[in-house]
Amino acid sequence: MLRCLRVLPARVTRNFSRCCSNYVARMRFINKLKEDEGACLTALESGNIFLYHTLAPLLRKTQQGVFQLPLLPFKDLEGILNRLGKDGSMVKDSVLITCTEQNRALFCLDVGELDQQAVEKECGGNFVDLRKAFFTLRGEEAPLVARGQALLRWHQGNGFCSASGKPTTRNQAGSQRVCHSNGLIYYPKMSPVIITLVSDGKRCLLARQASFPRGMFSALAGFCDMGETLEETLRREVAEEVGLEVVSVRYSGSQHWPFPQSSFMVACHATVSPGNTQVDVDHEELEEARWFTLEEIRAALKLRTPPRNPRDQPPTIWVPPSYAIAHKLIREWVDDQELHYDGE
Ligand SMILES: NC(=O)c1ccc[n+]([C@@H]2O[C@H](COP(=O)([O-])OP(=O)(O)OC[C@H]3O[C@@H](n4cnc5c(N)ncnc54)[C@H](O)[C@@H]3O)[C@@H](O)[C@H]2O)c1
Ligand SMILES: [Mg+2]
Repeated sequence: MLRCLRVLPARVTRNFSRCCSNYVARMRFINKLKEDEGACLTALESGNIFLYHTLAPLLRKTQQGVFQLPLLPFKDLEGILNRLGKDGSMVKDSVLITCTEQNRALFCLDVGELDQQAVEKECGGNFVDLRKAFFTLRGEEAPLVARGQALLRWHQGNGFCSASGKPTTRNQAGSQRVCHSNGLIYYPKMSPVIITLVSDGKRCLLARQASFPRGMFSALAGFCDMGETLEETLRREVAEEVGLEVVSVRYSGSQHWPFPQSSFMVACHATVSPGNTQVDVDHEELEEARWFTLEEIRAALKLRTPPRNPRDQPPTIWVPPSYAIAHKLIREWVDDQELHYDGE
């Protein structure tokens, strides 16, 4: 992540201040925490922890009405757990997320075995659905909350070795699990997905699945098959879903997408030749796919929130919000078109 993390209240520990004064040192420090159990425990004891309850993150609303991710120091969380009748050492089950620019390690913990309302009262916040948290939090906190949930979900689903059936054990950082009966090591997984905005030079192609909210159209997306390159996935998905053959591909960016499970979204622009634009939709996958003009896309981008789409009227077209990489692709396409027309 190139963008800086928000400045968090810092009690910079003396040990870390010298070695983590810049990005390279910080990344090496995080890597050390994944490998050194003692160092990770020390970092946890001077670090901050954010909470989930059965994978729903805890948010707190400030007096200004802004939602934040409350960060609890190790000792405070230990005290809260003790007051709720739990062994405070449960804090040690926290999973490493990152290290802030103030050299403070950041962890997360799922307290799903505790009474939800009692924790909310103690912490002065509410556990909310991840989707709501992702929409509500400010930019830099949203990826953190998604990453935390993805890691906790992975641990919850990988407690047993799929080869031996025996329990697996996690390391202190929570960056891997091991089956001691056969030595197999498991690492957290994301499924690679290609997402592509297809253009014919003047128009772009958007599609919707039947499960999308009414009126919402997005770029084409699809999971990579085993052994495929990203380019092969892109060509195949476009052919399968809309019956078109792509002639060029340009990389745009990537994003971890936590819904419904961890996907690694790789976003690309693609073109088809102007003579090959007849869409043939696979209705098993998509409800609709069609070409949109620059004016139509500009109008869709102007809608900041999903429009009210009464059932008895044709829906207003809208596109995914700014935190979705589909939005970035669509905005880039508009910028490219405007540049192109300005130059003509
Ligand atoms: N962030 C964004 O802007 C954005 C936009 C669009 C889609 N997405 C995400 O992209 C993902 C893929 O899109 P899609 O649904 O069109 O994919 P898709 O076209 O590959 O169709 C989904 C189907 O693929 C199969 N599949 C193959 N490998 C799979 C795997 N590893 N996990 C789950 N299913 C697998 C399943 O049968 C599933 O029903 C979705 O999870 C969606 O949430 C994100
Ligand atoms: Mg798809």
